Amino acid sequence: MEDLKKMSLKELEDLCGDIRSEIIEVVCKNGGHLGPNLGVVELSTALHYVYNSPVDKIVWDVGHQSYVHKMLTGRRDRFHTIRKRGGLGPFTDPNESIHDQFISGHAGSALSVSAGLAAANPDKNVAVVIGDASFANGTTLEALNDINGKLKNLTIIINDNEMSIGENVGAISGILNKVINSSFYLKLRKDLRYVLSRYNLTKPIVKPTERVEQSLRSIVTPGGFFNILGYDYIGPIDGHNLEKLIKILEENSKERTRVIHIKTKKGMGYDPAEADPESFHGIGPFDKNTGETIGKSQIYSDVFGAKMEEIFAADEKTVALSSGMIKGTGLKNVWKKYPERVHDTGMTEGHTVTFAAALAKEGLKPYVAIYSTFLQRAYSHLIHDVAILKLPVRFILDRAGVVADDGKTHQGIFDIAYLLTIPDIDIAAPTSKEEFSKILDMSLDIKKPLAVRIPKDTPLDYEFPAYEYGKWNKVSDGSRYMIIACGAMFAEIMKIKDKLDEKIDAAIVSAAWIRPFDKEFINREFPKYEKVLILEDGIEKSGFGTEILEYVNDSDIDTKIIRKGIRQMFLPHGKRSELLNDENLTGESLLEDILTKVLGK
Ligand SMILES: Cc1ncc(C[n+]2csc(CCOP(=O)(O)OP(=O)(O)O)c2C)c(N)n1
Ligand SMILES: CC(=O)[C@@H](O)[C@H](O)COP(=O)(O)O
Ligand SMILES: [Mg+2]
Repeated sequence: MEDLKKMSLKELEDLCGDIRSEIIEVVCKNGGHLGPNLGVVELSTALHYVYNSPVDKIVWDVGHQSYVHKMLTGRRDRFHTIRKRGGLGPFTDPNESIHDQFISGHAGSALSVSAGLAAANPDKNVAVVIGDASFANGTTLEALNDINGKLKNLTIIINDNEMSIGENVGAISGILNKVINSSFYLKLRKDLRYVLSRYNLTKPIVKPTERVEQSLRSIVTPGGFFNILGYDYIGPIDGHNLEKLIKILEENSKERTRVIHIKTKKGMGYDPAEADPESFHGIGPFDKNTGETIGKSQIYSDVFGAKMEEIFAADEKTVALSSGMIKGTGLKNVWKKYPERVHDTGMTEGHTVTFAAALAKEGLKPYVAIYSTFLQRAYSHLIHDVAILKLPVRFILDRAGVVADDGKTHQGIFDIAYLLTIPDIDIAAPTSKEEFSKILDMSLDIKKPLAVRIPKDTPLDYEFPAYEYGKWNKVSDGSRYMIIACGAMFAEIMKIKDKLDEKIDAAIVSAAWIRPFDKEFINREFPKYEKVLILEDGIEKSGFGTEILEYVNDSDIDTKIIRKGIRQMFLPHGKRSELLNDENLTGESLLEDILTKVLGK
């Protein structure tokens, strides 16, 4: 581990240069959050120079910008393994290092975490780094309100690069950017004093004048905003000036919680990332010389985006909502074309869901494009504001099932289970590109909530003879066994179908509908088979298979139901194929496991 305290400023600056090159070198091979990390090289170095981690505690919101922190805390030699299976994780995790104070991945939790750490350790310093977009998250704002400047050992650093993944949105980012240069502010103040003195009012109304000045500050500066909330505010500071950062961090008034507002550049030091920070926020492997990504293919989100363009053109009541994930969910072109009908609410999942519910109540047709993992943040809103009133909100649950690279916090494996517990929400998991498109057509005129879960994967091209709401499709016959493949599992079963046919006499069924599931099909077909295996890419416990098992158990059908999904655990990071393989859900491992489960071998 580097002993930063022994280094001169020049040596520290050289270290920053080396770290930058190393990050680019590794991320161009592994993929990762390049832009956010290049932006915090100096900040991370200054923090580790000033603070004595892990005694002092450094906390990162989202944690996608913690690569430099990892390199400076004994993990530099393993940095080349980042995001690889068994390698360093994508975000912070106390199981990976004692320097990682908490789990991270979802925005907004870091300030609450830091409040807890600071309150529990009044004699220790706590520093938390929060991005300008994450700062507007509801949980951050709740913590800001609660802390109220009272935690003297807490320093809040706002890393303001004026970007979320894409353009930052909303009033808080507006306040952060309302940084007046002092000459503008001083002139306003001089003018005010001049007007008052002209009318000989300065003396009798000194207090009111001060108040007017204060209000003026609060209107035009982020400093005023934080002062009113009870915090000391310092900034804005050039976040790439190492010397200055160290100096500011070393000063510690200990009067109130400090907010240090720093300005950084996403992608700093790598031209393609500086030029296109949105693409380089989180990127797959790319050519270091040109910045061009390698091996990109169409995914379900692209199909969604293209279909929404059609749907928006055909029906002017359709609207779309995204919590800061316009590009990732495929909505970029629709947003450009129909800016007034696509709402980017920032990272505000709870608000987004309730906002959509009200739009639906008023007769609009909302599509909430949201990652499966982030909908967890809005679970109560889903029940309270959408399901109870049965409002026809369409949820496009992207990154459903097994998610590559982002690890435990980003897996979309709980949604079937958590949605099935809520009454009145229908759930679809298209098994092919064509079927997804047809389900989106059907979604236009629904009368109740519908969640459509799609993986981050290339969709299978497969046409079924018919598409009906709530109906499954049998694609091949068998006599003893039947395999029901839900959503993304249909593509996996089709990849091994020939080998499977050589070993086992099983009918194959594509099941895109989880709720309503195809009762008519079950009643008609299941009694013909000895065993039916239900395949899904969500947790096995309380999932689709369990739902079918319960139905069959409560009926007169004697067929044995076998469930096969993901173990109830937090899946780590790795490639999608590696993780599916670990769960025996792809290729040879799937084949072997089916044979074992069905034939009992
Ligand atoms: C609750 C939640 N919603 C959405 C995301 C997806 N997401 C990850 S980083 C990010 C943007 C973060 O912007 P900012 O906080 O300004 O940090 P920066 O990347 O600019 O450093 C988003 C939308 C998330 N991680 N958590
Ligand atoms: C940190 C975070 O939550 C996002 O940046 C996420 O990693 C994006 O995932 P995709 O790259 O799949 O859009
Ligand atoms: Mg930002």
